[in-house]
Amino acid sequence: MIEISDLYKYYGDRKAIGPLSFSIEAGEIVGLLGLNGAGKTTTLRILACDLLPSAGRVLVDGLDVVDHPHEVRSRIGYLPDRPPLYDEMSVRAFLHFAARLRGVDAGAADARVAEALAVTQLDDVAADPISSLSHGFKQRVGIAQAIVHKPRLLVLDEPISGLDPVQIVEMRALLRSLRGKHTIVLSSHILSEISETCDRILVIRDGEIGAQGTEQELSAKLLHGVRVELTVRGPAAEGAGYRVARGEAAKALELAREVEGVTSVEQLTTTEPGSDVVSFAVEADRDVRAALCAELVQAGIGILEVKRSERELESVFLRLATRRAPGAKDRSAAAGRASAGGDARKAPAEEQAEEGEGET
Ligand SMILES: Nc1ncnc2c1ncn2[C@@H]1O[C@H](COP(=O)(O)OP(=O)(O)OP(=O)(O)O)[C@@H](O)[C@H]1O
Repeated sequence: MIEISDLYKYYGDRKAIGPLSFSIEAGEIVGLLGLNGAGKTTTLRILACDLLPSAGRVLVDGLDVVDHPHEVRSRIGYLPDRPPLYDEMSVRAFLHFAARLRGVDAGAADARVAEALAVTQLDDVAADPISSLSHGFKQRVGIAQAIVHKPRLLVLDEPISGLDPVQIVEMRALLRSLRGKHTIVLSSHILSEISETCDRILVIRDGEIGAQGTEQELSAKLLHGVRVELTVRGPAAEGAGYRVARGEAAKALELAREVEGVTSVEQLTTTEPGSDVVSFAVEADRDVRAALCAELVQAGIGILEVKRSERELESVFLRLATRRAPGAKDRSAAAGRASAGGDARKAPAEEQAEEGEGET
């Protein structure tokens, strides 16, 4: 669906991305993960034909974004990092406008708008002016305008950014509901957010792909193992109520130590009230969650929570996003200019004009 090879983008003298190469299969949900300034927005803007590349090739459905921008745009729904919403318009009128702009026939527009409103659960605010909506609802309008023409590919720049915890959960559910209908590329700078929604993560660092894979693959590669935190409750005793005797907590830890692949077990201080609840962290050379749970359940120990450690996720991301690969190429402007071709020599003013050219 997407083929990017040796892509470079320069802003004046400054290299923003390159050399960048990756491909995405139809139906995949792929996350671009990187720190601020890593090059996510630039990559997505080029994919969405909102910005021209300086060098390299980007194919969407076999079509080159430079040679066939109109055909590519008709296949893409794009949520920019700051969606251009018209505040004074109602949600419905704006979506109608967006549908017509993307080539939907007048006769089909109403049905498409109704569908987009339903998918994004905006029916209740369809008649409201966009200016009256919360940030979370505005993001949903941003998604609705991106899907209104039923594009095969969705390009979403930080769809979760700035949302509160409830809105994050709702946005994740919305993104998951789009699975199967579109191929999706989205960006984020938070690993735990992106790993919830995406099949595959591309880590972008200084405009290049630093690593790629699932969250598990990335953490296994970088941390040489996994860290899991478990909270358990001991087996019910006869009579009124139950308590896990000290011996039961020790038993849970002992059982965990015996699971194949486990390298260490450490008891944590639990925030749950009651002496029958015990939390512990397990380190292992592989993903032992299923085996661990089976062992504990068999011993009558109730599992209250199992999670990959947040610390682990943060640590994976920091390593991925900030570590330079050994022998990485010189990324100085001069070295980049030499390899990126003619466009890289453009002055910033020309670059600015070029950017405008791509805007829809
Ligand atoms: N219009 C521009 N003119 C000049 N430099 C730019 C422009 N847009 C981006 N850059 C630079 O290009 C690099 C990549 O920026 P980009 O916005 O693509 O990164 P990002 O990963 O999306 O970051 P963020 O998460 O902060 O949006 C950064 O160094 C940025 O300063």
